[in-house]
Amino acid sequence: MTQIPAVLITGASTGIGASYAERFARRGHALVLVARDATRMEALAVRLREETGVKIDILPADLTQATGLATVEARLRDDARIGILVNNAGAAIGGTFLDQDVDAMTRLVALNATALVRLSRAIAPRLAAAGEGAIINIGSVVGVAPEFGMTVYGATKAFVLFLSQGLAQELGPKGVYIQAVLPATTRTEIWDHVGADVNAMSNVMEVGDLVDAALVGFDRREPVTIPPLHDAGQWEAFDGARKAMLGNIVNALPAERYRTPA
Ligand SMILES: NC(=O)C1=CN([C@@H]2O[C@H](COP(=O)(O)OP(=O)(O)OC[C@H]3O[C@@H](n4cnc5c(N)ncnc54)[C@H](OP(=O)(O)O)[C@@H]3O)[C@@H](O)[C@H]2O)C=CC1
Ligand SMILES: CC(=O)[C@H](N)C(=O)O
Repeated sequence: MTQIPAVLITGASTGIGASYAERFARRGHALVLVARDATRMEALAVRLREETGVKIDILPADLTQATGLATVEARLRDDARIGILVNNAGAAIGGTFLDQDVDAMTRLVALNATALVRLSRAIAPRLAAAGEGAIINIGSVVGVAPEFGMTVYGATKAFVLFLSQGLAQELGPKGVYIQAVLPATTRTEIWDHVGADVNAMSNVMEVGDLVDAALVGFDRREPVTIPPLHDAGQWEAFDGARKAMLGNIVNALPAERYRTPA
């Protein structure tokens, strides 16, 4: 791996991914940008090459399609310069579980969950063998908040958190850093796609602030970074309660409350 590793960013044509591209380019990292819209990525690449001088490749791919996934997987497997993967591409769908089209739900799971597994699996063996590198997975606070009423989207984001925590257990000891980033409402086009007006919402974070904060967590090697959560102790208490349960969660006999009278 080169001293300053190249970064492959999915969903890099706009929003959070484009902001990661800008920040990593300014840090001197070469980039591989992945999304469907090649024209937008090329415009971003032209600007960032000019401003930073880094090498930037465009890899157009639809991550819900087998061919698109295969292209990006091959690049992650074969390009030894790439030492950081940012699994950012994602989408949301509006409406309730009863309103949503099941094929749209399936595509959402493919993009927000399956693609992360496949891309992580493509790069992980190389990073583990090198004993270095990082995977950044963009989840959402919705993944710990079923009450927010975005059931399938939130389930994919709960998956992202678990995948990140599991990968950290497995790959951390081999020198690979895994970060889950959980944004809340951030000003990007994702809201246009779900038919919501982000300008009518409160507590909206600007995309540059979100990515700058996420990179503070990255530099600290935090396993889970939640930029909008001001009281870090709340996450520690939440995660601590889960960990405290682990020693009690596997037993041969059902709990007393489930026993039927003899
Ligand atoms: N904005 C917010 O409020 C929040 C966002 N997030 C998460 O952040 C991540 C980025 O979202 P955000 O920047 O807001 O969204 P945007 O809609 O602004 O950007 C999404 C990016 O993903 C790409 N993308 C979408 N579908 C595909 C596909 N099938 N294949 C490849 N690339 C695709 C888009 O590019 P193209 O159309 O060119 O393919 C685009 O670059 C997502 O995972 C989202 O869930 C989490 C919490 C809050
Ligand atoms: C569309 C959303 O709900 C947003 N991406 C979020 O995760 O908060």
